[in-house]
Amino acid sequence: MFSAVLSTIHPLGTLVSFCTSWVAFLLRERTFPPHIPSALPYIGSALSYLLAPTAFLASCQQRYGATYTFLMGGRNFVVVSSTGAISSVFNANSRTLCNDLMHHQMLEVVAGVKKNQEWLHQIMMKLFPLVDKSLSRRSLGQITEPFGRELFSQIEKYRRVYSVKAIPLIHFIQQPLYDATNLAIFGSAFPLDTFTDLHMLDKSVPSRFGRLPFWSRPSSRARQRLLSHIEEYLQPDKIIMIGGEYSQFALRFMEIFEANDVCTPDAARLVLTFMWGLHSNTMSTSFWLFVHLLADPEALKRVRAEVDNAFDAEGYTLDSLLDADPDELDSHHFVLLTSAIMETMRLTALHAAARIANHDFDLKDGEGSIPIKEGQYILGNVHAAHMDESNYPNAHNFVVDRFADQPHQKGKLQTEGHPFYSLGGGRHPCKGRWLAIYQTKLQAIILLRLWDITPANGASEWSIPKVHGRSIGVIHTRDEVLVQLNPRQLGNQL
Ligand code: HEM
Repeated sequence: MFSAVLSTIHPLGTLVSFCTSWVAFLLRERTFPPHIPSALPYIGSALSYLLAPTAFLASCQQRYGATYTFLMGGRNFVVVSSTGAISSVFNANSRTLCNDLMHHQMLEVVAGVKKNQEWLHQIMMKLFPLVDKSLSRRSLGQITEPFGRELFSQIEKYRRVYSVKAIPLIHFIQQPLYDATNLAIFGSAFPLDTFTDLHMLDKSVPSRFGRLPFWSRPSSRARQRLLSHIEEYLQPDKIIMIGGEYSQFALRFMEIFEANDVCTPDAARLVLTFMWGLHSNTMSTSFWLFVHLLADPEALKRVRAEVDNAFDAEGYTLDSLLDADPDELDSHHFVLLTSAIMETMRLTALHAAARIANHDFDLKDGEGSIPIKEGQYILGNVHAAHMDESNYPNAHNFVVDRFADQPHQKGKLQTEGHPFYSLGGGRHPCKGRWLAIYQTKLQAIILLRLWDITPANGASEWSIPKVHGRSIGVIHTRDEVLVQLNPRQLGNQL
């Protein structure tokens, strides 16, 4: 009897399982990518996303896989997290996937542009070829000439306070970088003492992007002060009275403003937006590089040994480094340090700018494809790809030599061959990538050679600061990290 029942169940079971697979397949066809359900018709998942973007995307991925859609404020987002799909997003041309949204958001969030946004966006696009050309590997050396000396002199100012008090790491790392970069890019006419305001504005950017209520007054005031400093800087008559010079790069910017009849307040808003893009990610990378090195004494020891070796055995001197062209620092003598910088970028990048699809198409994803509909927004979840253990074993940890495994090739990013998206890619590589790597590297060399940095108040353990849940683009933190600075005893061996 039992075997008779079994013999009927078996073919029945096969049929049921066959039908179920077909239904699943057909449903998948209809619902791929799967949609994140939400009870709120227009708002959709906006609150969950805006309150904690990275955590929200991670939990969706866990439930629905690497590709899914969600609704946010009437916009339909398709999130892609595999390396194949993210590469396709960066490779797509702007007629298919347009990333104007990011530029508009930057103008609004950073510089407070509400009126004339489209027109200012067009002027911004006219500045891009100049940025592209001036910051290319070949031309960069002309721009960075004053950078090294200024960076060094800004860092040296901390000698006055080092033994007296604990110092916030963010300031020690970011302020010298900020001032030296401004001198190189904008010239000595650019106002000093603006770091605190830019830092304040930068800290508010995740909340501003999220458009959720927050105490915005201090950062709005900081933005206003920055804009009035920049407006003053953009008036050559005033600068002649105060003294100071414009860089060639700044003069070209100003020519573009003049040729397009951009009034000074609008020009200041464009400069502020550019300035934020110039500083924000680089300052963050530099800060997190030191956080990771200080939290990993073995890694710190190895990177410092490489830097010391460059001085003690390879004939580098402080003078030669401060005057070095970025190309000279692209050297096999700093392979481990460069790997540490790229590893920091891998860990800190969150996602690419959302792009809007201008027509229906299939986005290539490895061997398969993802159907995209006109009007959908595509979000490349770079963080997910960088945290995927099959791409990066031990992915959540800082592995100092992760990108030091291949022979050094001048002019190539050390991440070549790895699925690395922190600096964009394809048709959309970051225009400031060579500048960012050079700045971070030179600063790290100076600091590692000249200073010992330890946790303040004698703490022996170093803890990684908490990541701000609303970070976008790259990770932010709200934690102050206090450090004690001690000059290294090097005798005359500089
Ligand atoms: C560590 C520092 C930096 C990181 C991690 C970084 C990251 C990126 C990424 C991921 C993109 C592509 C965005 C996308 O298409 O979705 C990008 C584009 C860009 N970056 Fe950077 N960046 C850095 C430094 C800089 C610097 C110093 C500049 C100098 C001005 C700069 C200027 C630009 C510009 C102009 C674009 C192109 C925007 C566009 O085509 O729409 N970046 N960057």
